[in-house]
Amino acid sequence: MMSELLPFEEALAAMENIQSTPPNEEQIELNKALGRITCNDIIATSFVPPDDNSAMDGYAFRFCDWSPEKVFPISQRVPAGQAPAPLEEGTCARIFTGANIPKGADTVIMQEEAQPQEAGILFPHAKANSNIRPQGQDIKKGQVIIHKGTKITPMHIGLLSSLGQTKVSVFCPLKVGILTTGDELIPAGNTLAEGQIFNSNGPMLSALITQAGYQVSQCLHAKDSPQATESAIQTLLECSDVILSSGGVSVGEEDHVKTVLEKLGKVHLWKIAIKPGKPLVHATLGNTPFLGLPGNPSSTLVTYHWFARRLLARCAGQENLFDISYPVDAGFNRSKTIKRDEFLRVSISSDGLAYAHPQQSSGALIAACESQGYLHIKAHTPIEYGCSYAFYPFSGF
Ligand SMILES: Nc1nc2c(c(=O)[nH]1)N[C@H]1C(S)=C(S)[C@@H](COP(=O)(O)OP(=O)(O)OC[C@H]3O[C@@H](n4cnc5c(N)ncnc54)[C@H](O)[C@@H]3O)O[C@H]1N2
Ligand code: MOO
Repeated sequence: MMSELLPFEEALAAMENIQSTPPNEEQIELNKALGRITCNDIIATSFVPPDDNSAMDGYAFRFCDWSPEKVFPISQRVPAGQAPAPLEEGTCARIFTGANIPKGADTVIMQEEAQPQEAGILFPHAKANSNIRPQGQDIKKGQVIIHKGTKITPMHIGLLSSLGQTKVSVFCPLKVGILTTGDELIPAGNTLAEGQIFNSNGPMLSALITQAGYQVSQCLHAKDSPQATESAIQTLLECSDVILSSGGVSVGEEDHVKTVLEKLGKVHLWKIAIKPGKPLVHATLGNTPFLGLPGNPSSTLVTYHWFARRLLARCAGQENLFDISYPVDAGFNRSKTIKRDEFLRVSISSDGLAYAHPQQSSGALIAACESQGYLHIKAHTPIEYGCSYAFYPFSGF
């Protein structure tokens, strides 16, 4: 019955409120830190830039020496990387972008605005303090530059390098166990017998976990029996911080995951009001969180994106996991409404409107490959041409 389904927003909140002990901490080389998660606030130990420097190739002088008629003799040349001498009164320094400003100078004029004369340089126009990048313009000493729980991006690596850092303290990578279930499934590379299909969720989950910066502890497959399911889960419990499974969570006699979870631990939620992805199950086995994703490949993908991603981020020590979305107008109508929140795989066309992929079956993965993201249609909501709905680009996941 639909009334048994947990509303989407409630299921999301449940995932966000999960309490978990973060992994151990380690210090690693910065060049290995992409995608890792900081385990403390990082505080700048110096200023960037360390001193005032020139933003332009040009000339530096003291503004109080300047008038539109004044010709400044050049008293020194300051390329980037060299320490300048204090500026001699009434003179200018030839200076280049990134070079430190000589003590006493307070204004830089770019060379295109300078007029060379026999006795020096004339500056018809000047503005005090122009073209100087002050010490600490980018980073102030003592400032928190990266907060605890941040996933390290290439920009963070640049920022830490600008402070001269070569190491960073992070949480150890989360170890995620994967279980796929189903008698009909065989690994790619074999020949299919009648009734069989290839296991696509195992490799897809593995790739999603790797892409997120976590480690796959082990990827196991279990036949549709309570014994095989339990034994595989026990093996994964030995080596994993979190376990994700696919399939075997619906209501059929061949679906054993939920029953085994009830035996081994505590089931917190089962079945949510989303399409695709309804029979999601969340449990804790001892201290190990377990998320059972539905087996239809698009249901696996959608529930990974919305629920597993959150669970894994929390367990890995990451804070502030954002879903990037923006409103996009639908390029089609659908008067029929459903009782679940729906995640249509859509593309944004050159007219700026969102169009649903024609193949929205939860068994079909092609839609996700040929689309750009999800259009979130809330439960009981018709789709009207020109009305806006939240669009979540896949690139945001
Ligand atoms: N009587 C009902 N039947 C079903 C319901 C329901 O409410 N009542 N819900 C349907 C919905 S919605 C979904 S989603 C599926 C989910 O079922 P399970 O999670 O138990 O998944 P399975 O039955 O094991 O498999 C479903 C489907 O996906 C294929 N599959 C499974 N694992 C993989 C894999 N690793 N790689 C590729 N494909 C996989 C499997 O062959 C099935 O075709 O239940 C509906 N049924
Ligand atoms: O939830 Mo199922 O994923 O609708 O097919």
